[in-house]
Amino acid sequence: MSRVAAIIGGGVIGGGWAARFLLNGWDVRVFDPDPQAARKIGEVLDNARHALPMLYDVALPDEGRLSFCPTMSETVAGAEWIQESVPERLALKRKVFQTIQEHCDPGAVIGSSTSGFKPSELQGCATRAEQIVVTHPFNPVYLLPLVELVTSPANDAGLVARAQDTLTALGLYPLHLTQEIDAHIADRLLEAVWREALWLVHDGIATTAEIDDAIRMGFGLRWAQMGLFETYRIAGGEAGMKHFIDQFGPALAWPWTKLMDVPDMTDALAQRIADQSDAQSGHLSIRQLERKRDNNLIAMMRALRQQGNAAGRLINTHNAQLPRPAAAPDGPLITQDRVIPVDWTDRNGHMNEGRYGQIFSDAADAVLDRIGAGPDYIAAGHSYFTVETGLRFLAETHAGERVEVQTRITQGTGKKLRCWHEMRRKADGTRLATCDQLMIHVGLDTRRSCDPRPDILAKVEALAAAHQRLAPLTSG
Ligand SMILES: NC(=O)C1=CN([C@@H]2O[C@H](COP(=O)(O)OP(=O)(O)OC[C@H]3O[C@@H](n4cnc5c(N)ncnc54)[C@H](O)[C@@H]3O)[C@@H](O)[C@H]2O)C=CC1
Ligand SMILES: C[N+](C)(C)CC(=O)CC(=O)[O-]
Repeated sequence: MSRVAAIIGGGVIGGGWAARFLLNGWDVRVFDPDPQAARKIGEVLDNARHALPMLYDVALPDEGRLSFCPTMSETVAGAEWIQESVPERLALKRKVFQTIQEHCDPGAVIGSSTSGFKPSELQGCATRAEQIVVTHPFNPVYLLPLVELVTSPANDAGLVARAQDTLTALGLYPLHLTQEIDAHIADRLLEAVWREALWLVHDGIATTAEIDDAIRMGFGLRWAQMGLFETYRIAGGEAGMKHFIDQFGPALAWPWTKLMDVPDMTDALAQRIADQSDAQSGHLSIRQLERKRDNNLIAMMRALRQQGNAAGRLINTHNAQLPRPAAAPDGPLITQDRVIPVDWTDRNGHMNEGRYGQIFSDAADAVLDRIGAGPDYIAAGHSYFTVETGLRFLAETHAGERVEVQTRITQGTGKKLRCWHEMRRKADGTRLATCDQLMIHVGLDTRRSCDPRPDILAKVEALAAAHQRLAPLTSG
């Protein structure tokens, strides 16, 4: 049975949470009095469906069911997780928690998306304070992993542990703050940058576009992969962090920043920011900007996956935990079931020919894992090398499409392992490409061909014999 999440408030953030749960297979119920809520969530969901699956090398679970409820009581009844994302007003949030707690399961996690309130403030008028935690996400919630999980002494330890497990299983990174503080950690940092940026516009020193360039051409790139302290450690050179502090610490006392002052947000300043922002990005709709942002985020996080660093390491772990495709026992192997990521496409707007080599190579790895010739076998000094491939491109493949590769072993004798891979579009079964691949068994000490271990060969022969009995291949 599907797990159920209740989303209270389905705006920018509630919509992102709904998408995160749905795409991880949860059923989602939404309560939002805005008559436009279903349309808005639908649009966020379209973006999320386009983006999130591209992060992974295996398909996500089947999407859960989305429903909209007319009352909060129906929304939360029986839900395992309740995520509050109503506007940032303490009185409103407390009232919402009271209604939620009248109708929800006392064991359910109630997470608040609040950007600034402390859990003890939210728990103030609650019937069961122990149930309410802050789970502060980052926009877009369906792509960015960080969730600040902020708890107070009133929280139940078991519930907090469950909250951490659930967030992790959703591919999120719960950063647990056990000391509550206004605006948590990340928003304190963001607010400091935001404050300085407002001053720069207010004082006519920089435009919104120039400030954005100053971030994205430089330190923004550093932050995504090493954060602040690790970056500055390197900036201290061989002498390291201590030297960095000695050198730059005194600068904090110089008038480099406006520190805690905030410019008066007059109508004139607000208009100046809005006009500059229109000049910078007004040619794109919000949904187009979101697509651009999401594609960039996917490409960057996939690059971090390749390096196994920062958010990439987290996504690799989640990727490894996703269920692998299962084949019918008497059918071909299902060696790939995945979505084509945006960084696999080329200037013709379709999957680049080099990536077909990649997907069939990944399919071959799945075959090798299946016969026991995976990483352990390689570590023991044996492997298979590809010596020949014949590729055919039969139809265009585009970013965001889910594809499946079916593989048959067409020769499994001695050193030779020959595979026939077919890649099909999941939505309609269209055959997109085929690959005839010959691999030869090698000894990694000599880098020359040799016979496989008998147990490996026995598995190859058994699979080859089973695949011989399959219905002949069709050209459809
Ligand atoms: N927008 C952002 O970048 C981020 C916002 N947050 C936090 O998320 C929360 C929501 O913010 P946004 O999604 O940006 O606001 P939003 O204005 O986009 O959405 C709020 C939604 O709540 C609905 N709503 C109002 N009263 C309600 C009620 N009584 N019951 C159910 N729904 C109700 C509104 O109709 C609206 O759809 C806030 O606490 C905010 O601090 C957290 C992270 C980032
Ligand atoms: C502007 N904000 C304070 C609502 C931002 C956040 O809370 C997190 C984010 O997504 O930047």
